[in-house]
Amino acid sequence: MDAATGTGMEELSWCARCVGLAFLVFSVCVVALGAALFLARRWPWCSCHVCRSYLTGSWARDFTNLGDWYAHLLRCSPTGTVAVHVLGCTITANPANVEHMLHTRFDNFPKGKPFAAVLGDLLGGGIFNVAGSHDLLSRFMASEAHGTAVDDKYLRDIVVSFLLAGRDTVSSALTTIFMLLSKNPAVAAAMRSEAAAGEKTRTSSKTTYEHLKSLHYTHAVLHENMRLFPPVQFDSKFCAADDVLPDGTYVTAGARVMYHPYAMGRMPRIWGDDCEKFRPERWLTGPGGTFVPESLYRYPVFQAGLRVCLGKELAVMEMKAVTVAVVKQFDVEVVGQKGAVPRFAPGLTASISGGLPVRVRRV
Ligand code: HEM
Repeated sequence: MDAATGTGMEELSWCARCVGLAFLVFSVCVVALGAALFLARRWPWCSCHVCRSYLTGSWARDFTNLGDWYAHLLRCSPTGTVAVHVLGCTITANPANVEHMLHTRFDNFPKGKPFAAVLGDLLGGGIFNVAGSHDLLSRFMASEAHGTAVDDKYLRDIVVSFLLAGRDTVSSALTTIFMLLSKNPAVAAAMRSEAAAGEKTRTSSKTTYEHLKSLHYTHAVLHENMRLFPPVQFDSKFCAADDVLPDGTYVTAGARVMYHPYAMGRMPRIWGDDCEKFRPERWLTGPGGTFVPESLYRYPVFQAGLRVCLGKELAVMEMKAVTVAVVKQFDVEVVGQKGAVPRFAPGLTASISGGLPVRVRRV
């Protein structure tokens, strides 16, 4: 073998080795991809029925929205708490757990970074997406105390936050209330009588704050509506350090814990066996049939504890004024989207999918 031929052979075997190696790497990648796809189809990290149902979407065969499915799971759970492992999320409808998160161990359940990351562009440093002492109200109070000016971004955050806090929530509740009144004309008639009875004793025809406050039945109707259709269906917090909830559920640091007002309004163990029924009288258990509020940990429609909704009373008064004004003069009948049953749709604030077409008739 001469020197020239020897070099050629060496070059050939080097090339062959490179091609062989490339083929090997390619084959390993194909096998790895195949294995990953195979494993992905089998979800080996969690094969529990909840995770499977969530990932395959099979829950949608029996339920029209995710909230109804969660409500079903929570009703079946002895503790009123379930885990969706693939989401790293614990969902609870247990009032003791809600009190633990929103009051007893409030500092251990902040809003958390994941929520702020998702909604940061929309809400900025507004009320819904920040925790602890950096929230909008704390900053506002600090700026007042120190006499410091507020900038444009800060004002934008206030406007967006209040629009979201006070507009979409109230309009969501007003939509569902007319949906329920349409199905329950006797309730609308009782509201009408209550408003008329109050008017007889008044000298002015103007609706006053005192008059609205005296409408216990209407107050009950509004609360019963939000029990079944809470404008904020669920609320998430992120656990800061490992914790054990009062029902014994262990939550690790970083885990998402969600309390679910929509499901809580549908728990027989909280509201009794007729929990699915729209029955305003359940709130009228005070002397002479007056309204009695429920603990906010059992009815966290406005959240509860240290960060309870600041617009709660205003929202109820606003809704009362609108509902009474409409009901006194009109019958509102839901006609639906081409005759279809209205579908309650989850979201940051709930709505009726596609809107709620109605026919309005003067009474
Ligand atoms: C039916 C109507 C309403 C419902 C169901 C509702 C519900 C809620 C909920 C669930 C929260 C807690 C959000 C969270 O931290 O995750 C909240 C907070 C808040 N809401 Fe409302 N809300 C309503 C109306 C209003 C109105 C009309 C206003 C004022 C115009 C308002 C002002 C606020 C404010 C300022 C907070 C933040 C409180 C804090 O973080 O300290 N809300 N609301």
